[in-house]
Amino acid sequence: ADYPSDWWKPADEQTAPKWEILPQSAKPGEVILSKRTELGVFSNLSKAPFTLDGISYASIEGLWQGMKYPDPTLANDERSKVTGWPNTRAQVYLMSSWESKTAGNVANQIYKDHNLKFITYFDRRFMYNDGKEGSQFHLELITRAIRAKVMQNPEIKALLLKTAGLNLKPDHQMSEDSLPSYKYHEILEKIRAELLKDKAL
Ligand SMILES: Nc1c(N[C@@H]2O[C@H](COP(=O)(O)O)[C@@H](O)[C@H]2O)[nH]c(=O)[nH]c1=O
Repeated sequence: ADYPSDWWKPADEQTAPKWEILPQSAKPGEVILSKRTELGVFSNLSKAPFTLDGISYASIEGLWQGMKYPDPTLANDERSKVTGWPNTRAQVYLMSSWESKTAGNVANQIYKDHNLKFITYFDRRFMYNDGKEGSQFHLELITRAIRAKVMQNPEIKALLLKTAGLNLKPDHQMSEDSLPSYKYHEILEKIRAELLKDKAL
């Protein structure tokens, strides 16, 4: 296949942050979903509006991190008793990029300080890092969200299909035993396979 060479365009290693995996690190048959190239749109952080279950989000990260914030529609949300939230849940839904990541980091600290464990999606309370049913629910939800992002943004869908034949890799350090919901590159490969199967029919 004929892929744009820009997807592998070398970036300066000296000035790159240490968490980053640069485009030139791809092995044969791989491409890095680098925020330095057009493939950065596949990052959870990228601004790519979508609607899921009737709610609009600016990015996957807006949903991911928003689930940590108190939900005013829930009757007994223990998080509502805690002060110090820098934003409302609705505001985080509409964030993207480092703004949403930062909102999540602040929430992580509040969870730690107040020994909070559960996040929520509508009336479902779960621990997304439990490695059990909470993580499974989270994976299914994030997969549905990434699918909605792809299907509702035709240019993103077209770009995903253009990567057919390449293994997708994250642009930040991630351990092999990360929970599957963190492996957005694998979720995207699965969605790409679904799209290619539909096209072949
Ligand atoms: N650390 C990092 C990203 N981490 C993102 O943060 C989310 C998980 O946050 P948490 O719930 O706090 O573990 C998830 O969407 C993951 O992809 N993303 C990036 O592009 N670049 C990074 O360097």
